[in-house]
Amino acid sequence: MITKTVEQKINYVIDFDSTFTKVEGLDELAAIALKGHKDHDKIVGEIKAITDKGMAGEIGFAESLKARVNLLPANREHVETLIEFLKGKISDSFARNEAFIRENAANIYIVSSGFKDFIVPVATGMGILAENVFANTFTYDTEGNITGYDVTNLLSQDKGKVKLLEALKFDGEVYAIGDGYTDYEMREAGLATKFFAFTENVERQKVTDKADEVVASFDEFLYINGLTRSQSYPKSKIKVLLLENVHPKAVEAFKIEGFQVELLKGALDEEELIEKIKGVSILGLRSKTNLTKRVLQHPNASRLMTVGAFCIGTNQIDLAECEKRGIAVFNAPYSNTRSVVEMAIGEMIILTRDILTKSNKMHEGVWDKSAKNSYEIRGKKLGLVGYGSIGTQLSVIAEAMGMQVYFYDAVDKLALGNAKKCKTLEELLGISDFISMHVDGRKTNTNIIGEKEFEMMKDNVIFINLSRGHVVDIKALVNALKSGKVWGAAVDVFPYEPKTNDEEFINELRGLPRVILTPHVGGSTEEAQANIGEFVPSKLLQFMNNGSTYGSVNFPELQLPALENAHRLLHIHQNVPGILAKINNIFAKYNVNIQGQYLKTTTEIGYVITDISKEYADEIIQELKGIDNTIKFRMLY
Ligand SMILES: NC(=O)C1=CN([C@@H]2O[C@H](COP(=O)(O)OP(=O)(O)OC[C@H]3O[C@@H](n4cnc5c(N)ncnc54)[C@H](O)[C@@H]3O)[C@@H](O)[C@H]2O)C=CC1
Ligand SMILES: O=C(O)C(=O)COP(=O)(O)O
Repeated sequence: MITKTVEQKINYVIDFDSTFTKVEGLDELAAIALKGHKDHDKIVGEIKAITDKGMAGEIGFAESLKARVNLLPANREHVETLIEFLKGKISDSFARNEAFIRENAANIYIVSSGFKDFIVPVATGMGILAENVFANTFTYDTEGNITGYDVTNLLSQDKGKVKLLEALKFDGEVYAIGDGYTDYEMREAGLATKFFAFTENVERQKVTDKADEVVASFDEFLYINGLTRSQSYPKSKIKVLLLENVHPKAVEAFKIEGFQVELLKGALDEEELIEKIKGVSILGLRSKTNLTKRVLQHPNASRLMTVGAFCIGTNQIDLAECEKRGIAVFNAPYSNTRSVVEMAIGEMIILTRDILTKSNKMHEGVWDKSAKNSYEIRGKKLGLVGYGSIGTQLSVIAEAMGMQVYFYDAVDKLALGNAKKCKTLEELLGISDFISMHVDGRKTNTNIIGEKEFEMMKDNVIFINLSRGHVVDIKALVNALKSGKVWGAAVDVFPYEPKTNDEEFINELRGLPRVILTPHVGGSTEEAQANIGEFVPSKLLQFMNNGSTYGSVNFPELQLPALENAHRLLHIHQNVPGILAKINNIFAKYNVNIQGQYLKTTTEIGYVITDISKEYADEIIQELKGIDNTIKFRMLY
């Protein structure tokens, strides 16, 4: 139903370099021809600089072309290599819309100041007709070396594209799409009806300033013009904001799909987040950015559809408010479990062998060989507060190292191996030589370990907190360390943590002996971060592309089949009686053929997905959106 019936013929005039393909063909040819050449970098740099000047309109095209080809020691073999290279460099959004190109091939033209020698094989591979490619051609000597180009070709001249279009005399409208000033010149001369500045690969202000529309992808061009396309809504218009330096794999995953991605190194405070969340549909954060009710209620957050916690803990996110607003939240529940466990084991050994003290002394030149204050972990009692993913994995590994494991969990958990369940926290605290915190960060866990709890512990206990900072009363820990109740401690998480690596860490634990302080790095290993960088985007993309909510921490979970030959309508509503009936009444009223329907609810919201045949009346969408208690509605195909 999105397909526009084109009353007047539209001719699509598409630029090749940095538009149809991601790169500049001539620059790449230079790089290929100069591979291994002693002046490689210098010549490539010179050619690139000339290309940029030309594209920005700073020097005339003819001058730029002549200078570049003169610098080029290329031959036919290099051109063949270039063709293969360029076939892999088709701009993602053109590659996604090959079907549109093939269906409309009669009206699609490549008009380029590049060379047919490499453009024709690449463009025809995507369905463009060879006779619709307008570009220059190289001249070669008998040995196949490029000697120059056809100087009579209009496209080798200044304003070449304008001259060519004048000569072609297109019938109907002409939509020009390109990244360069010469593409705009066709519009300036009145030969193109509209100029679309294409910014998927490069963005030049001098060009975008002149454009009728700026399009970040070919999908966006097709969307604006109501044409058949691969994405129901162009992803280049959807903003992804990734915070706290999530792994580059995550950035890549969103970029490949064509989203507009912004990555920030640090966390944001509430005010900063309110500012940055404007227009954002997908938000990625880690443990330090609080997504509060205030942020979510702000009009700037109105486009937010889904949130990824690139970590395990989700206490920093107001999950209930997200749910109420139809925002699905995902996390990576297991990807850094092992990293935390390994760190806890390492820290227990470091502390019980008093390695910190010994190492510090050695750095001061003191050789103090002695077994005093140095113990094995074997046979000692490890008390785990929280017996979830991390607690249980630590339980198994600690036991394998000969420890006796005790645990206390707020809910009834089955013991693994020979671990022993404690009925109360007090029981666990009184029995353990080592206490390691592995509860989640829910608010009610604030200060669950304070003065009273430290008092209940054995003397000389070793205390570890790798869970959340607010779980332990820091003052009480400091006192317990100073009094000798706690022999040593390892703390990775703090009630307040610096937002970026540039901020000073201020905490009363600083400077105390036998205290390992780490900057919340329990889950920060290369392995864990890479896993998270793949896992969380895969969840967010499944939700965006298909509607699946499997693994969501706040949403009705639905694992949906792939969409086949149908349109998928996703309706999120407050869970009040009768919504499904209202949805289906609308389908019945318009005689819509339902291909599949899925419903799941929580006490708060309902999520109905309906796959329908592609032919239906536009009014249906408005009516579905208009149902009382609708929170969010979207459509996929
Ligand atoms: N330092 C770091 O870099 C990392 C820290 N973490 C933190 O570790 C926490 C635990 O992770 P997982 O084991 O994967 O979570 P989980 O949800 O599998 O386990 C948490 C367990 O704690 C229990 N619990 C909650 N409150 C309790 C209380 N007051 N008393 C006793 N038990 C209680 C729960 O019932 C649950 O069994 C995360 O929520 C996160 O805050 C997680 C990964 C890395
Ligand atoms: O996974 C968690 O919950 C963590 O605490 C790790 O947080 P981070 O991603 O290092 O900010």
